[in-house]
Amino acid sequence: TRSTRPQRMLKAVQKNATKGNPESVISAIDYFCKNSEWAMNVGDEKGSILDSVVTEVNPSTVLELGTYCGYSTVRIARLLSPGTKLITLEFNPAYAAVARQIIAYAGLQDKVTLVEGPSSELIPQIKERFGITTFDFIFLDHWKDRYLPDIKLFEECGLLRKGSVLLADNVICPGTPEYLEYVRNSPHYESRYYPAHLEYTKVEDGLEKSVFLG
Ligand SMILES: CNc1ncnc2c1ncn2[C@@H]1O[C@H](/C=C/CNC(=O)c2cc(-c3ccc(F)cc3)cc(O)c2O)[C@H](F)[C@H]1O
Ligand SMILES: [Mg+2]
Repeated sequence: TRSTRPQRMLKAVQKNATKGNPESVISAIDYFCKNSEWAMNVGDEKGSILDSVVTEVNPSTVLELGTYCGYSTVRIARLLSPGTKLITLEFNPAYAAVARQIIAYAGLQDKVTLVEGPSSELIPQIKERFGITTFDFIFLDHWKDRYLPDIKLFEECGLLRKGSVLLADNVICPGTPEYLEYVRNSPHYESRYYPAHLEYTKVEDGLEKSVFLG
């Protein structure tokens, strides 16, 4: 049967990147998406903004919602301090399988815990399963209509602390209107928009950074 786009992306990484070199994995995926097949990775432009926020926060505890093929997982994990691990949630087993291989190709498997399952089930389990009290940094890039319910779940589960940073992809395209309205109007968040473009296109998109105020 025909291969899937994530499988073709993995092949492009194995062909064009250098094993153990995260930068080359990132470049190989961006090259594939610009020259072969578009895919919904955060991409290089928004990825640079993600890099700068991760570097600024220098988090000890990190959560990503929506691994997909692991592109942003590699971008984040390559910047973490030694000994720091990130947890990434992905409920599609086929995507998770590709992501594991791309993360491993980058040599970052020891810095990543990929958990297969839906965020709504996993978020309430995180404290006891991973011994995490709160997250310093959370990257949201899963189904857009789940951003709002999931940050409410973070609040209910006590997973945020004063200063926790949430960074959300696609707040313009495809768009997350309810989420934006909430974080921009809630007294519990300080929010800022980083304008950019939809990955590999000229369409407007951007990232919203929201700091939890307690
Ligand atoms: C709901 N809970 C979940 N738990 C665990 N894994 C999940 C959950 N929900 C989804 N996943 C997992 O997270 C991923 C979902 C990513 C969704 N991303 C997008 O749709 C998305 C779409 C565009 C886009 C823009 C313009 C256009 F013309 C076409 C597409 C651009 C983007 O950057 C995106 O991120 C994965 F697929 C799914 O299994
Ligand atoms: Mg996205």
